[in-house]
Amino acid sequence: MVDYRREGNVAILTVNNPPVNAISTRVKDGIYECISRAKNDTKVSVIVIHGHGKHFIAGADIHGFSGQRESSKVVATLPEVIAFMEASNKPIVAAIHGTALGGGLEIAMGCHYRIATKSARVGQPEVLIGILPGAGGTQRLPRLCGLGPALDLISTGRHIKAPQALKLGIIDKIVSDDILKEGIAFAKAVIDKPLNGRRISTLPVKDAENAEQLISAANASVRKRQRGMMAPIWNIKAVAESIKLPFDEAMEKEAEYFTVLVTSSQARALQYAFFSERLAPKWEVPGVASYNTVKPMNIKTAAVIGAGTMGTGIAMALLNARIPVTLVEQNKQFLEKGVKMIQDLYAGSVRLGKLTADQAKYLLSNLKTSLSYDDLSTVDCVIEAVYENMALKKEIFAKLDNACKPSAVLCSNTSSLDIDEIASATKRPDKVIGTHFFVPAYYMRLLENVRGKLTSPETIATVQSLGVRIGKIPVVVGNCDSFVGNRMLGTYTSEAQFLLEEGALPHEVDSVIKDFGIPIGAFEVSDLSGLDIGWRIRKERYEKLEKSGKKHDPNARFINGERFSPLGDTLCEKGRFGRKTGMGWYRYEKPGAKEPFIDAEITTLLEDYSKKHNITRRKISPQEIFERCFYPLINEGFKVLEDGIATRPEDIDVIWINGYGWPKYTGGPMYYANQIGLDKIYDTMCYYYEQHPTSSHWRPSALLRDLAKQQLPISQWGKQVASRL
Ligand SMILES: CCCCCCCC/C=C\C=C\CC(=O)SCCNC(=O)CCNC(=O)[C@H](O)C(C)(C)COP(=O)(O)OP(=O)(O)OC[C@H]1O[C@@H](n2cnc3c(N)ncnc32)[C@H](O)[C@@H]1OP(=O)(O)O
Repeated sequence: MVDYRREGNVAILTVNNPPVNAISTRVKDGIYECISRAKNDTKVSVIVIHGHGKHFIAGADIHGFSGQRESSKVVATLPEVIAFMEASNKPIVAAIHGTALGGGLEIAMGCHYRIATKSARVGQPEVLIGILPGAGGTQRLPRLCGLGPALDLISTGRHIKAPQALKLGIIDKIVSDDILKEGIAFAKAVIDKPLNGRRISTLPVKDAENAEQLISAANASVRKRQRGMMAPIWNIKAVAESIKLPFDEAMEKEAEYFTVLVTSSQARALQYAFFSERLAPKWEVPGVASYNTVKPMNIKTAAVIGAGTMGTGIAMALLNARIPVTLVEQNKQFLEKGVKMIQDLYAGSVRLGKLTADQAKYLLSNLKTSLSYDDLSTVDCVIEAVYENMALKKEIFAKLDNACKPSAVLCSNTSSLDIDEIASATKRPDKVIGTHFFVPAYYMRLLENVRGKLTSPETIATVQSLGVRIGKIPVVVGNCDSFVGNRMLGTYTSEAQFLLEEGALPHEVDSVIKDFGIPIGAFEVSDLSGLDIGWRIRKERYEKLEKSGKKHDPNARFINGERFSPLGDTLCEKGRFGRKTGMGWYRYEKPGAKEPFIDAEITTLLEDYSKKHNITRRKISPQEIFERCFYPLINEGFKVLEDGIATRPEDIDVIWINGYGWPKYTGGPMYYANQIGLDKIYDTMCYYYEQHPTSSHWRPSALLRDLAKQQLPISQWGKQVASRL
């Protein structure tokens, strides 16, 4: 795990624990033993520590925080090992490449010097997995780079690149990519330099005089940006101790706060989410194929059909990954509007310093435009992103099938439509797949890849690998109405509207949702995306119903015996489309304004509605609102597993965290359900089903019932699901 060798008077410690040199107990023990050996070796004058492979050290092994910890051969804890390194009379140089994160940066700060390659990144991302830097990071970083930057890095968990780390004083020098050679050369040059000023724990905290202001600004930022998370607060509290207490006493506080966090349910949930996100690309369709049995096709060029918000966002996601894109529209005006949208967004990135003008120019140089499918004969992959209309999508896919080479993969960015029906318009259904992006597509990390009945494993592998390449978290799901995310969402939005019928007001429902940690309420989000979108889809459904001989009554509260709320349609008929018209479930100062106000007109509309339908309005408790919004959603997650639409609970959680703003610190709806207790969820579902028998989303899932009895850990649910399919 840690190799020791000597080159002349330089001891070289190589940490070797693939894939990221995480600090396991054996790595920690290995570092301690090698440092002891170097200290005792009279031929050694200086020590270099570096990492084998792609990273220096990416932090403590996250498995160790909740799982079984290996027993240690040496008694010293990581903070003690680092103190031992810092106390060494022989200089120690950290030679950093790849990343030095978490415990990795803490080890580097226990060294007397830090050098790094230009592309190296450093950071204290512990907060993102619900803990804090427990090996002196909260105390050494403010001494090294100042209180303000340390508070920022530790409370947000963001990584910074070597040039910024150099500016902040976290590293001493940027060197060439031959990191070991550079480390040895640097070490030789510092052999005789005094170490006194190099032991970070002995230095004063920089910016201490501004502590009060910096700490209150950090807390204010956490309240705004990381609402509901306990780790950022404790991280700030730990850093603040560096101002109040001598180093050793502050270290005791750090250990105390670390224990609070590491045993918290938020930390466990965030660590579960960390591994779930890394599991998602490793798709598996039980009995069919999996990521390690199939090779993806290499996508060198792509096309996007439709230059609206979605299409341009997808084009940018591809361009950002250096994939040349042909953007296709039906007329010049739409095409020009789309290109302008892309140009403006890149110009914005340049203004914000996220891109240089040259980078933006290069990305745009990979964008071609066309009004004809004839220009798509050589592309490897096409992503259709026109509005949700089956007839239109089928027409496009038939044309693409004729225009594109036989090996090209044809993707539809549908959020709800039947992939098999879309594929039926082609002679290559094996190459057709759904790629459901989320708005804005260049930013949102989720990519829901929907396999049809005939989609080939190679096509699944290709879009999964493309997803990773463009920086997304790709999740494979099966084909059903609205797939995983929107199918579960449907239960939540329906129930939110039923609550309005029975006595709640939009802001009351939204505040329960936001208190739980979802950043935006159900009605706020409906106003933001526009009520007319759902209305258009529903009108298509009503037309279909009418064609099948069933008359649709606009006031009907039931469709095919299933409870339904016409409230959304009523609002649309009044021109209340949401923010864009200045009124929806809320009122806005003017069309396009962002701040929602409670609207007395809506309150009256709801009261009249309830009266008309003989519903006695009542005060609905926050607990009931919570259960009625979230329990059917969770139950639908179990039904999705039961139907084989998702194969693992982790995938559902990744979808909800990354596509719908579910608070990561609860792990996602499936993990959260397990925390609440599946038996409790099941019993509550049964209770409400009795009260609302005309809402099938209250029918408890059989899988939920069985898992509630079995009490299996969540990691075993996937296997249980596979065995039932
Ligand atoms: C009495 C009281 C005493 C108190 C004692 C306190 C003692 C505590 C002391 C110290 C505590 C330190 C806390 C930490 O250090 S926590 C860890 C901090 N580090 C991180 O959070 C980094 C997480 N990793 C990443 O950000 C990325 O993985 C990155 C390193 C940037 C690489 O990214 P990428 O190239 O995209 O690769 P993947 O993310 O897919 O990762 C590749 C595989 O590596 C696994 N991995 C990554 N990091 C870790 C880790 N820290 N621990 C375990 N495993 C890790 C990841 O799961 C992938 O695995 P697989 O291929 O199987 O999917």
